[in-house]
Amino acid sequence: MVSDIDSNAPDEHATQPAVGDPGSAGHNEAILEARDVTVAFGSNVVLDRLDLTVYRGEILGFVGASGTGKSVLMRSILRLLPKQSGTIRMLGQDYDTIKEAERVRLDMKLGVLFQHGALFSALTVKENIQVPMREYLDLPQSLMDELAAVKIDMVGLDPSAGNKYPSELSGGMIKRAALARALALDPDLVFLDEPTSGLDPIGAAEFDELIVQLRDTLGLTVYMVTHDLDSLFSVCDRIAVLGQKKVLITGTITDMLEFGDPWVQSYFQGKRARMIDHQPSQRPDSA
Ligand SMILES: Nc1ncnc2c1ncn2[C@@H]1O[C@H](COP(=O)(O)OP(=O)(O)OP(=O)(O)O)[C@@H](O)[C@H]1O
Repeated sequence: MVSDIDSNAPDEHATQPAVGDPGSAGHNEAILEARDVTVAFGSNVVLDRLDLTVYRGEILGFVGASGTGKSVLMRSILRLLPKQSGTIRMLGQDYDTIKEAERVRLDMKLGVLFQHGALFSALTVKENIQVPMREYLDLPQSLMDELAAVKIDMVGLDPSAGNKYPSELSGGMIKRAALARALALDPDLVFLDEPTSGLDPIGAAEFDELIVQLRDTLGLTVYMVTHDLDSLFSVCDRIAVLGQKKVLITGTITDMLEFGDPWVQSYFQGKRARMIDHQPSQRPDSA
């Protein structure tokens, strides 16, 4: 049966932790809670009373067929698109009801990597990373330079990349630079929109490793929209599937493999998926 409820939500009616519940690994603080979220463009209802919970410290992979509304949901969560109804709480706060100063503080806890990097082409990598610092902080240039150098190192770029313009970078370097900018303000929660798209398999695997490493060292929570089966199988603690305008299921790869929905079955058990080792990652802190 298709469930439109986030099976891992900390539901007051639930008595048993669901399979794949990160709570069982200690990550039981909801960092993002979407409840009854509806988003429509005129008569085109894209998301209909959707529920989703993301827990602190997890890497959540978000999948769904093309056009189901993955980007719409991410943009609604980030307040780039209005929702018709429902609530979205992040770090325990509801953007719709908090005061402006708290809203700014909350914004600073979020980092975003858009699909194509979305770096400012007229700025160097270092200057791109400093954009959020300039927007939200009042720091001397020397300190911003030091911080940008730290972020560049953190994402595995050579220090020389700092003075390069986006047009001088490879696709993989652009993704890393964009990730460095997303990390500029030391966020708690980062949103990655198809971070490995356009990368060759080696570059994609390296980027996946970087995401896990950053989660492990910085305690980040990662919300990752992806079509990349390798990423889903190797780095995601849980996966959420969008379909029929709702989250159909959230859970581990094992949960996906056992779920009866035809699209989920063909996605996770199709020819391409079968070429990947079906064993979920065995990191000690994965859910
Ligand atoms: N600004 C907009 N105005 C009107 N309709 C929109 C707008 N943005 C998205 N849509 C519609 O919302 C639906 C979902 O689009 P969305 O881009 O979220 O899909 P997606 O799941 O991210 O797809 P993909 O995997 O192909 O990127 C589509 O029908 C799209 O046409």
